[in-house]
Amino acid sequence: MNDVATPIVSRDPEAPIMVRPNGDLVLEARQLDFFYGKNQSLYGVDLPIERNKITALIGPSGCGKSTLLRTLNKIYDLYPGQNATGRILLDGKDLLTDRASMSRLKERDGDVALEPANLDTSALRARIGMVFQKPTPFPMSIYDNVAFGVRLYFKKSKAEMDQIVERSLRRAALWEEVKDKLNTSGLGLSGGQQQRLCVARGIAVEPEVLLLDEPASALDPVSTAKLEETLMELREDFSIVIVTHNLQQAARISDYTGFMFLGRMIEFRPTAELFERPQSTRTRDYVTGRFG
Ligand SMILES: Nc1ncnc2c1ncn2[C@@H]1O[C@H](COP(=O)(O)OP(=O)(O)OP(=O)(O)O)[C@@H](O)[C@H]1O
Repeated sequence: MNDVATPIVSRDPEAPIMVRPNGDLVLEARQLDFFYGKNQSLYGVDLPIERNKITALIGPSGCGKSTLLRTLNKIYDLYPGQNATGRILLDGKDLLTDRASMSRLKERDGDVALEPANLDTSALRARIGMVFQKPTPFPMSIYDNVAFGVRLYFKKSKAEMDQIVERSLRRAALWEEVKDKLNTSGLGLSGGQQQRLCVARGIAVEPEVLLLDEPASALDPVSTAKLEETLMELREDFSIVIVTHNLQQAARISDYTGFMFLGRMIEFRPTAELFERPQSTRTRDYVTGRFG
């Protein structure tokens, strides 16, 4: 299985095996540590996210996939006692550090080019959207679900909003199914339709990155296939990070895959390489179903 040599960044056997994308990075975690109170859940995680690609995070239960995803748009900020250190760069600007700690980090790392992003929470959420495991439509009409975030962040006329709602529903491959009942409740849709509604709501504000945490785990195979097709089309306009337990799903739709274990990134590389020629024994055991 290991017959083809692939570039490996470090010769340290304990170091993660990272094959960095050649293209432009929209988002990047560097040496990320995460703490739930005193309990550390991520250890020095690096994660490069290439623009207009799908990046999958896989690994056994409890390895830190969801924690890493929640750290990328700082949703953990809502919960007291949760804290991240390291760097998260959005378009090269750091989301984590304030100006004081930036100068300390620059001194330590000599990484003088980095600037703080200085985004407030709502601006950040508009640029990095999130879709959760269970469909979470708001108790309001299909139209209002999609318009919700847009109304929060932008001023739009009724005609502009109509266009945004239609375009978002079309991109989420839901328009044909709901165009005649936009004013009925989003809660009346099937689970698969509700999840695509959440995708439409997420993309309506035109984020750069869309984070999805096991978005298909509550869906049947037909709805899952539709969602996967939708995500592959959305890649043209957005950069997507998806947490999944479903290895076939990661192999089918993603361009890059990161395998995590016990809070560490073990191996990150183009998806086909990771599945066909894993370099780490742990990755190999996981993708061949020997554990997890
Ligand atoms: N709210 C929390 N408070 C304390 N510890 C937590 C909390 N959420 C997660 N953890 C711990 O952090 C670690 C990583 O959990 P996380 O949910 O990120 O893993 P995961 O890989 O997404 O797992 P799964 O695939 O089962 O969803 C685990 O040890 C978990 O117990």
